[in-house]
Parts: sequence; structure tokens; C-alpha cells
Amino acid sequence: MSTPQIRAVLTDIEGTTSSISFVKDVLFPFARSRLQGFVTEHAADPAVAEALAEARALAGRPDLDTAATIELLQGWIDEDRKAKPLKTLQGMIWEDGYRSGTLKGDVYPDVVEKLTEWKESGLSLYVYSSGSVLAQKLIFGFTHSGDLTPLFSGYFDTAIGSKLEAESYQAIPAEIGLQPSEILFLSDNTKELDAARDAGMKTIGLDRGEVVIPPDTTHAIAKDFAAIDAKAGTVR
Ligand SMILES: CSCCC(=O)C(=O)COP(=O)(O)O
Ligand SMILES: [Mg+2]
Repeated sequence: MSTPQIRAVLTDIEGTTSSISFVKDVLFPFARSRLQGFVTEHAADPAVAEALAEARALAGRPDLDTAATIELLQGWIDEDRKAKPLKTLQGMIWEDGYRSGTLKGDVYPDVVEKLTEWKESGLSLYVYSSGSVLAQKLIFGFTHSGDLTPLFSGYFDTAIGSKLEAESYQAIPAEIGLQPSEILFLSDNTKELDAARDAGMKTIGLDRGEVVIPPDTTHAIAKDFAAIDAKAGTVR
């Protein structure tokens, strides 16, 4: 029986389309330093109040006041905790930065070139990141190469499930109307690749020199998108 052809690419962001250093050294400090001002200014916004309440609930500390909740969230930024309410607030804060021109989405040139080529060749492109859908649209919407969002057919964040659980990689194909085996998942995190493969997706790991890929990994590894034959789901 022949392997079904890849019809869609699902990509991670941090460490895959964009450098870890951009996220850790630019985006996270930007959100951290503006968190207090943002929360104060938008205290009446129901989405902000809901995210703060969700953070308190997640921490098991419904008693925390606003100042203590901000400290909690700043601690989560320092730990790189992929908590949904934090990701929601980070996306809202980054929006100001992108729209004012202070932030520019850092996307590797090989990603811009290959995503464009893959899209033109008939593949559908999707994003799956711990960053909120808003944050995903911003990083691709305000890049040095312009607005890349027309390339994408959809965005998924952890509202669909954890990136470490196979169920999430079953829910995404169900949502977009494909079989898992028709999707190529790209990530720098081998635990995410394991979960995607368990769900039946094709996987390729990205080793851009910022993370240590376990030497005994059984996933194909590419150094950049130029090394990937997306339709075949292989590394050249
Ligand atoms: C969407 S840009 C900000 C990235 C982010 O906040 C994050 O946690 C990245 O996680 P990923 O799942 O893309 O590795
Ligand atoms: Mg990643």
C-alpha cells in the first residue's frame, strides 16, 4: 500500500519558523515589562479580567489581588510556562508593539521562501503553537518580509489541546478535514513530534542550532525549511 501524499503542512513557531532567541530575548521581555501597565489600562476589558481569573484558578490562588496576579504571570514568563491565560495576555500586549512598528515578526528567510513555494504547489499551511492565535497572526502578519498571513489556511493554539498530547494531533486533522497521515508536522521539540507521529502525522524535526535534538531521535531532522521536501514529507 502506498503512503498517502502530504496535503498540508502544520508548523510550530518558536525554534521552527522563528528563532528561540527572538521569542525569549525580544517578545517575552517586551510583554514582561508592559504587563503591569497593560493590565491597569485594560482592567475593564472582560478578556483581560477573564485571563487574570483563569491564571489565578490555574495557580490554585483565587485569593490573589491584581498586583500579586501580575507577579505570578511575570514568574510564568521567566519560567517559559506555556499557560493559556499568560499566552492570551502576551498576544494582546504584543499587538500594540507590532501595530506601532516597535516589533517586527522574526521569521527565517528560508521559511518565507519555502512556505510561499509550498503554498503555490497546492499544499495547505497551518500553524500550531503555544502562542495564542492572535500572537501567531501577529508574528506572521508583521514580518520583515511583509504580511505572510495570506499563506495560512488556519491557526491552532492550546485551545485545541496540549502540544504534547497525541489527541491534539487527531483533533487538528478532524477540524481541517484531512487524515493525520496527509499532514506533515514541523517542530524543534521531539516530544511534540512524538505526539504528532503517535496520532499518525508525518514528522520532521528542525535543528537550527538553538536546541539539542536527542542524538537517538527517530524523526527525520532538517537544518532549515530548504532541506525539506514537503510533498514527500522527507528531508533531502
Ligand atoms: C506565537 S509567537 C510567540 C511564541 C510563544 O509565546 C511560544 O510560547 C512559542 O511556543 P511554540 O509552541 O511556538 O514553540
Ligand atoms: Mg517550538
